[in-house]
Amino acid sequence: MSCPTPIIVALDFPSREAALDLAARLDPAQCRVKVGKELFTRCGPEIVETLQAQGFEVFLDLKFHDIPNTTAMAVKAAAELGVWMVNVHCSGGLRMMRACRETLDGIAGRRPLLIGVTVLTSMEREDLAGIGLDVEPQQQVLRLAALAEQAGLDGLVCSAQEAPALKAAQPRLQLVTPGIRPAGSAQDDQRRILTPRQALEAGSDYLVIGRPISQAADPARALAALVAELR
Ligand SMILES: O=C(O)c1cc(=O)[nH]c(=O)n1[C@@H]1O[C@H](COP(=O)(O)O)[C@@H](O)[C@H]1O
Repeated sequence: MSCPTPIIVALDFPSREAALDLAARLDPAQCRVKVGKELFTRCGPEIVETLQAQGFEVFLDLKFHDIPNTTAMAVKAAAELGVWMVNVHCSGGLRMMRACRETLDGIAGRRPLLIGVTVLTSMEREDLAGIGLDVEPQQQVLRLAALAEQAGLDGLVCSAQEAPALKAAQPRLQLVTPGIRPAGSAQDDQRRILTPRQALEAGSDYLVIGRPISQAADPARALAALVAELR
């Protein structure tokens, strides 16, 4: 069964127990889950298999960024693990993204959605200047989006702040937006943020939400409140 809500809960935890404890409070009919670098590096593919056996669709967020062959083989491994979504950095370039797409096309059965990370939501203009990019984040996001479209990716990770411009420029691409903060919650290390409702209205297809749910006193309640707010 495919989850009908746009919410993807980030399971950013240092242990299997902590991740599964939160997952046990969540309902696969209300959200998907994201396994990222911390949890995967500690637990390996088994945590993905366990979550999938519990009925969750899993976004494997390892943000692959390497030469084309290495990245394509990593994406293939993710597909064989049965994940619903996998991502690579668009800044790995057109040939890298194309190699990933072509490799997935050669896989029998359901393939994961292939998503390109544009400019991290923790970055603002001065962070881009620090890595030699003298542009506004949105300009860089639009550049990378055009490459992702050319490579045949399914969508992008970006800030919901860029969603209106992206929906206009690249209407085929699905938008996966972290940096979501319900009104009144802590910004943490995020910089380019919107509330859940603003994000959907801006054109986000999926909302990645971590700490506002995982650090809530009652995560199940926080998720239910979000689902109700978005209805
Ligand atoms: O690819 C991602 O998921 C991602 C990309 C990005 O630009 N910004 C971003 O925050 N993320 C991830 O989204 C999640 C956001 O978590 P919270 O800030 O706790 O809601 C984290 O797991 C990040 O790794």
